[in-house]
Amino acid sequence: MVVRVEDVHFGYPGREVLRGVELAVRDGESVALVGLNGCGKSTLLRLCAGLLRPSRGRIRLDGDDVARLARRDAARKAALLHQSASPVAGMTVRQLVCQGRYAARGPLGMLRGGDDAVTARAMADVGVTGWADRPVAALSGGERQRVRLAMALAQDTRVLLLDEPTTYLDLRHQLDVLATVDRLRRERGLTVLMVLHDLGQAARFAGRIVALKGGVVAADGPPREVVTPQLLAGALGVAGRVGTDPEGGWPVCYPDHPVPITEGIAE
Ligand SMILES: Nc1ncnc2c1ncn2[C@@H]1O[C@H](COP(=O)(O)OP(=O)(O)OP(=O)(O)O)[C@@H](O)[C@H]1O
Repeated sequence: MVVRVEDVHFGYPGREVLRGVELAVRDGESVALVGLNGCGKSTLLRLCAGLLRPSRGRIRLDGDDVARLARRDAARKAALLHQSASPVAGMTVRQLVCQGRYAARGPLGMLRGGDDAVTARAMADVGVTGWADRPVAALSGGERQRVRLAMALAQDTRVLLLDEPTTYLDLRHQLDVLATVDRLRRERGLTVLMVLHDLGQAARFAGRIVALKGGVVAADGPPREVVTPQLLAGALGVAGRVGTDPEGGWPVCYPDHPVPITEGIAE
């Protein structure tokens, strides 16, 4: 297992969020994390990246307890694409993507010989090479999102933790980014844990879907088994139908209307 989440509990002051999450992501796997706003998906990714520490339980990255790793060592194992990031005044695209090399730098923070090549490859991976000298502040929201993905890829880690990687992207670029991540996973043996709100895209691009609800994992399995009207209603609060893509074979969702959230997925 590359990522192993063992009985993880976590809360912010006055707000318990995770209450015993169990999750194991195998080497080379792609897992989509789904659930309602505020159910703790981003919190779980931040815990996996070592930016937060569980109040109980443990998260292992490659066998190491991430809470015991120095920030830089954790960043060498897993790259996190945050949901939002503060604007970076005055930086060009190349300079921002190069920030992804931070963890790989030497003790004095000096860039090494291969850093330029890794940065260039990451920009090429998401098709932003042509913007290398543009100021990040002058990019649109969707353009900036792709640059931030390049920055995460520039960390050159085996594990990618992607928090809503398709935010701000038009449909064409949503598909492009998800297909690119999947291609890189296969070609480079990456392990991907990503938060997605579109269950249809999760069903198509992830090998496994994990639904969080009430602070625990409420469903976990291959899309064809997990994506059901019961999951839509129970974990996402939406009544709808589920069909099958006639060519791809993956589940397709037809959400209809919001419904009150029930206690158990199967209810
Ligand atoms: N820094 C913080 N301080 C206090 N509460 C927080 C903080 N960050 C998140 N929360 C709360 O913790 C809960 C879980 O937040 P989290 O961002 O993990 O949810 P999420 O499932 O990723 O939601 P979304 O789908 O809206 O992105 C939410 O109720 C949120 O308001």
